[in-house]
Amino acid sequence: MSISIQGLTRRYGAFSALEGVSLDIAKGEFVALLGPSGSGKSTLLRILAGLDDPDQGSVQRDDEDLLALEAQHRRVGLVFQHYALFAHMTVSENVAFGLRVRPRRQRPSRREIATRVQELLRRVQLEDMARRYPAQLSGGQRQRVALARALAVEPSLLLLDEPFGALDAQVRVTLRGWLRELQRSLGLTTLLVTHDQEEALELADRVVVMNQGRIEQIGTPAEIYREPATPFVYGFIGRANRFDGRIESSRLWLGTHAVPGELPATWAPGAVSVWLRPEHVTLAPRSGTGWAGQVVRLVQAGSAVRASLQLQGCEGIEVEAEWSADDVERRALVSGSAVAVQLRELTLFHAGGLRHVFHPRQDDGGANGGAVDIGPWLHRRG
Ligand SMILES: Nc1ncnc2c1ncn2[C@@H]1O[C@H](COP(=O)(O)OP(=O)(O)OP(=O)(O)O)[C@@H](O)[C@H]1O
Repeated sequence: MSISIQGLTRRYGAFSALEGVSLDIAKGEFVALLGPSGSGKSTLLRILAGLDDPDQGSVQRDDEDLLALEAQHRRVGLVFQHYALFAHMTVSENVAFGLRVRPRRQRPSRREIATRVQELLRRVQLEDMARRYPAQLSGGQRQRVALARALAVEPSLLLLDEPFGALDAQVRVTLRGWLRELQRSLGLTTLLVTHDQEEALELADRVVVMNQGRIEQIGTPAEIYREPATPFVYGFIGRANRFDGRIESSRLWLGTHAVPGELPATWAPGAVSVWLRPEHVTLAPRSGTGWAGQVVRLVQAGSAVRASLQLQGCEGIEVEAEWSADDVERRALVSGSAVAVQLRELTLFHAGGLRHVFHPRQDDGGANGGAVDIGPWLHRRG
């Protein structure tokens, strides 16, 4: 079933926990809500589950007004970070709970419940643990029981609030793959709240980035990472460098350097915030090209190396780059080494929400193999 959320607002006094949130979720879609603490993610989930009411807005499930239904009639499966399993019930009793408490006329027979529970435990790969109590399970196993319990009532919407938040990193990664497969095979419309960007980008068909009760951007994981719509999204997702830049005399200035390239003709002179991913700061392939700088620090991060740099003319700012460990070794780079880098793609945000992806002009006839070399066109000011 598809879900259409329109203009949801939830206020506490003068404070808006949610402000005019609209979102359509297609049948079978997996959507992740991502945002900093306090951005309104759980508030949205709680309203959908019927645990809270909005001040304004509507939620349609297909043609049905979801908000008009009592929580127990919404057919919504809910899993929280802290597994609220019943400690005195076995795994199968926990999973059967939602079916056992149904009114007599809607309750399946004992046999049907037993079959359904068995099937669900098979799905979450816990058939062998049916008779155990929650205290006899690992954290990851408990979360799988919680999920089986949520699925028992055949929800038309699955709501997951940091379901793996309390688990260690390795278990999280394993459960992630498992959840994705389960969600796909059942075709469940799912909304996941998470702090963990990797989790959101890996699991979801679309990601909703929230900030201060509002939606900043909705997009596929690739869109959110590659085409952030706002400075907030750029800085929140992945690693990012930020400069205070200026547009002056139809040029982009970073510190005391002008960077050549096409600016939108309509952009007025003034301040721009300039954003740059570490992977877009590459080592210049030939000596005599690139933007001169100095390595401040190198940190090994798996097969990559994170380098902090200072660039000539931008001394007040440390720029973070990401290079392969092989490149760093081949060039014998250490803290203090002189380097030359190329910036490949800068995203500019101008007043009034204008955005422009800026590719510094390349002017070496392609000798750099397509790399952007801004060194020769950096103009000293004054
Ligand atoms: N009952 C309440 N009374 C007052 N303010 C509240 C209440 N419930 C939530 N809030 C506020 O609403 C805002 C949104 O809270 P919410 O729990 O939705 O955030 P969140 O994005 O889920 O955060 P987290 O990731 O930390 O769980 C927060 O600033 C929170 O303090």
